[in-house]
Amino acid sequence: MDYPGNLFVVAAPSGAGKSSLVKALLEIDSQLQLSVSHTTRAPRGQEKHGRDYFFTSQPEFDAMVAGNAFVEWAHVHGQRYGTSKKAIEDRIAQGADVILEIDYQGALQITQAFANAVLIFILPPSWEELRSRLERRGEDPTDVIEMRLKNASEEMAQAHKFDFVIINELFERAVFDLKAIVHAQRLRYAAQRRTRAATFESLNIP
Ligand SMILES: Nc1nc2c(ncn2[C@@H]2O[C@H](COP(=O)(O)OP(=O)(O)O)[C@@H](O)[C@H]2O)c(=O)[nH]1
Ligand SMILES: Nc1ncnc2c1ncn2[C@@H]1O[C@H](COP(=O)(O)OP(=O)(O)O)[C@@H](O)[C@H]1O
Repeated sequence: MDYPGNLFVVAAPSGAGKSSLVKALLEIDSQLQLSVSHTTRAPRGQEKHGRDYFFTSQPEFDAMVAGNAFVEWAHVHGQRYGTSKKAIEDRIAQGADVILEIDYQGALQITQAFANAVLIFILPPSWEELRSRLERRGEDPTDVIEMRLKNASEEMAQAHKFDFVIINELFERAVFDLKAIVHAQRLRYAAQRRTRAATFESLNIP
């Protein structure tokens, strides 16, 4: 299915900075809309239902899986997370650009459903910095931080499957890189659609 809007998928190990980067991008790009995921994990301190996540009970999540409500879902760090069809389809069908902040398993599932999706992987500058960002964020207990760091190597080993990799060392530089990717994709997609429309017209295809 070919939609007029673009789909951007951002994945990263926990603590690499993807939420902060996506938030900064959304503040400067009014064409971009965030897809709010469903999760079975508990909310953190400042998180709000419907803004950061739809916090969902296990039975509610099961019912959504059974009802085929998710474009993709995955087990991540011992919880389940999923992107509902509602979170993206209507919006890209209407021409909005949507950004997803999901794990690599979900990102790879998204490309099955949306071949034009642009996949971006965020890396931390070092292991030490990843650990210290998770500790400084201060949202997760030590055992959860250890599990997230343990899972990070498996996650980072998937980075080569993505269209772009950004190293989030200097924050402003990483925001700039992200902005450049979004801009380039918009230009590329607009050109593709014009070329296709011209081809259809010349062949008299309605
Ligand atoms: N597959 C999938 N992963 C998701 C979704 N939403 C969030 N995630 C990922 O789940 C992981 C944990 O997210 P979270 O608990 O918010 O921790 P954080 O990444 O440290 O902020 C991250 O890799 C997220 O990108 C989703 O809808 N689908
Ligand atoms: N470039 C950066 N330099 C220093 N700290 C950063 C940078 N990017 C993000 N952070 C901080 O690192 C922590 C983790 O960032 P966050 O966006 O929550 O990561 P993620 O969503 O990938 O788990 C936060 O405290 C955030 O303020």
